Amino acid sequence: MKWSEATWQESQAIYSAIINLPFIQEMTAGTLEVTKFQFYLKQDALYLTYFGSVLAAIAAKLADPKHALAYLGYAEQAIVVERVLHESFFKQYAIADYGEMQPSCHHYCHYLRAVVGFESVEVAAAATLPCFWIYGEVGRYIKDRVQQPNNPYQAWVDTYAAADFNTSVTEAIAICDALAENASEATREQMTKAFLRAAYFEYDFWLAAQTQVSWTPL
Ligand SMILES: Cc1ncc(CN)c(N)n1
Repeated sequence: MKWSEATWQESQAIYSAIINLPFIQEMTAGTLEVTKFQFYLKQDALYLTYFGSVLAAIAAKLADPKHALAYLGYAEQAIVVERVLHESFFKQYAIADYGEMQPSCHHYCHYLRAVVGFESVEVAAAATLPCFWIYGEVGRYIKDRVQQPNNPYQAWVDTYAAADFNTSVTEAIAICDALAENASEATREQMTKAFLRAAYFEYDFWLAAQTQVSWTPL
């Protein structure tokens, strides 16, 4: 079995917890409160900047130039393409600024930075894979279930259910499998741990938006 298949199986409890979050269910129904989506968007715009720089740092460390080019493309996609979408949502939802990075986003971004700074490139690539794979799956999950013709979140859903996003997902999975194939058993285990940790952070990111978890003023 490929590393990605075994790891995806291990992540199923986290994936179903994500799908069952009220945030995802209400987005699917089109009933998600706007304030929760606004909180999510602001945090996500901040996240994407960090995510883009982590992807560029991975590209710099990858030995195979084809893999490096792919990660440079994902970095561009995160910073340019996704942020353009966010900025159009910012207008639609009357968001003036990004605001402060709140605990869940902070934890996730700094975890990714620590992994890319201090772990092997294989582990760093595995840590960024849930950002692709889970979003692709969630996008498809919601798209298949949207019933309301004018779901206010349709543009968001369309981004992550889109064919080009899914091409990146498939390609990133294949690169991680190629890295895993040439890695030691110990590195493969670290890759799996990193994937599962980042998958948990994906869960926590939506949970935090749902409950709008912010720094406690002291
Ligand atoms: C938190 C998060 N994770 C992943 C993605 C998809 N790149 C995103 N926009 N935001």
